[in-house]
Amino acid sequence: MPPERTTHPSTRLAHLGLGAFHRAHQAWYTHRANAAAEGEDWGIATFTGRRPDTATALAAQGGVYTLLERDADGDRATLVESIVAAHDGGDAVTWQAVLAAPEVAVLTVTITEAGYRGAAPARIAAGLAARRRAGAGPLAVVACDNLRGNGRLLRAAVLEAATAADPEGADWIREQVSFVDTVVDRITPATTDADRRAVHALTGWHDAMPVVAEPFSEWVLAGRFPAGRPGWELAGARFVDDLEPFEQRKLWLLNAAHSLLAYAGRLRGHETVDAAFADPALRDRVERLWEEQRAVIDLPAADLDSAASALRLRFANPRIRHSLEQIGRDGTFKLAPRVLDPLERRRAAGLADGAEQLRVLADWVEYVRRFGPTDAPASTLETAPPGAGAAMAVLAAAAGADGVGPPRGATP
Ligand SMILES: NC(=O)c1ccc[n+]([C@@H]2O[C@H](COP(=O)([O-])OP(=O)(O)OC[C@H]3O[C@@H](n4cnc5c(N)ncnc54)[C@H](O)[C@@H]3O)[C@@H](O)[C@H]2O)c1
Ligand SMILES: O=P(O)(O)OC[C@@H](O)[C@@H](O)[C@H](O)[C@H](O)CO
Repeated sequence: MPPERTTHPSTRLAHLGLGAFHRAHQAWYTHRANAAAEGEDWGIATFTGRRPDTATALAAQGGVYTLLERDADGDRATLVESIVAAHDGGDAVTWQAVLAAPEVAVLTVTITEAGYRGAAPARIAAGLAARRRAGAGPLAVVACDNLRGNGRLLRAAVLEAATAADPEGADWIREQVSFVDTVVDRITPATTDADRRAVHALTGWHDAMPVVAEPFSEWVLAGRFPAGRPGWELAGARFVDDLEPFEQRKLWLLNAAHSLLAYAGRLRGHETVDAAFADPALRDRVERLWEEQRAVIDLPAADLDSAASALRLRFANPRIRHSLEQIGRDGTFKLAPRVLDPLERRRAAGLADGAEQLRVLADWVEYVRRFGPTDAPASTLETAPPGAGAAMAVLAAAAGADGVGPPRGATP
């Protein structure tokens, strides 16, 4: 039996993309914000992005689950109570009913980088059309995927889908819906059976849906919340006017290094981030990549030094078994914001292309040739010549190919 809930928040948030990260991040911030302030009462109706299984399993235990914060020395378990309903994202009737409820003020989204080009934007547009028909008022949509200008990218994709369905509906979205850009950070690997056993040993509960994450967490947000929001700042979130330096720091240091470790690491036989980062040759390469990338990040050197120091410890955490295979998926949608963007910024600043930047792109080509593509545009790399050139061609062709705009920073 799941533990008894101590709180029963009402449904005032919706989420699309019920995965590990949503449970380790947005749901945890909401849980802590509710706990930190008297009268805070924000519950989440969460929807899966593609398959129903996660929703079925979470609903079977009343939405509660264990977050295991795992550092190098041990585990700390928290029962997270902010999710009040979990639904199959394919259930269009419930999806539209939740978004049409006036009490629902915010929709958060984690649909992966590739998801911005799939069916999810049309699903969001359909939910917003239901809200408009119900006269339920404005809403904030908060994009939480690893993309620069994620809110602006999502807005463009949703508006494109809405315009195709009903131009008046698109006008309503322009007037009533705010798309919030965010930087999200918390290393959250896919949960394993060993993690479930660890949760049982620690709590005595057979939790089918625990999630394991590092203790570190960051959420920086820029945008309006026209219908209100939880007091996420009470849980450590920051609200800023200019997100760009935070995006650069996160994507160009952490995520770019992750991609390097994923492609070069698996090619050298490693399976997890900590193992790849313990390989001296790869660690040197990460340090050199950071030097190339940080040269074009708009933050003081001291901030970048402390971010890099923290990353060295975070990547080395031997108890977070973060799969390189998971990180290496969908390179077409990840490498532009992580590596091509800063490479272009170096060019704009009159600097030479970084040797490590080019090498990560070349590694991706080699990786696809060895392990096969995980996204459609990358399939051309299977027969491409070695080197960064073919990678750059794939990234350039994918940029804007679907009218949504480049997969990295977009214009408003
Ligand atoms: N895991 C992390 O460490 C982490 C950290 C920061 C940000 N993120 C962001 O969160 C995203 C999800 O990560 P996760 O760990 O929760 O993964 P996950 O595999 O546990 O869950 C992914 C969720 O996204 C949905 N989804 C997948 N592809 C989709 C698509 N094409 N369209 C719509 N929905 C889709 C899935 O159905 C699922 O609900 C990442 O892609 C990334 O952008 C993850
Ligand atoms: O989640 P993805 O697939 O965008 O990328 C894999 C990792 O690089 C990423 O999840 C990081 O762990 C995360 O961004 C840390 O905050």
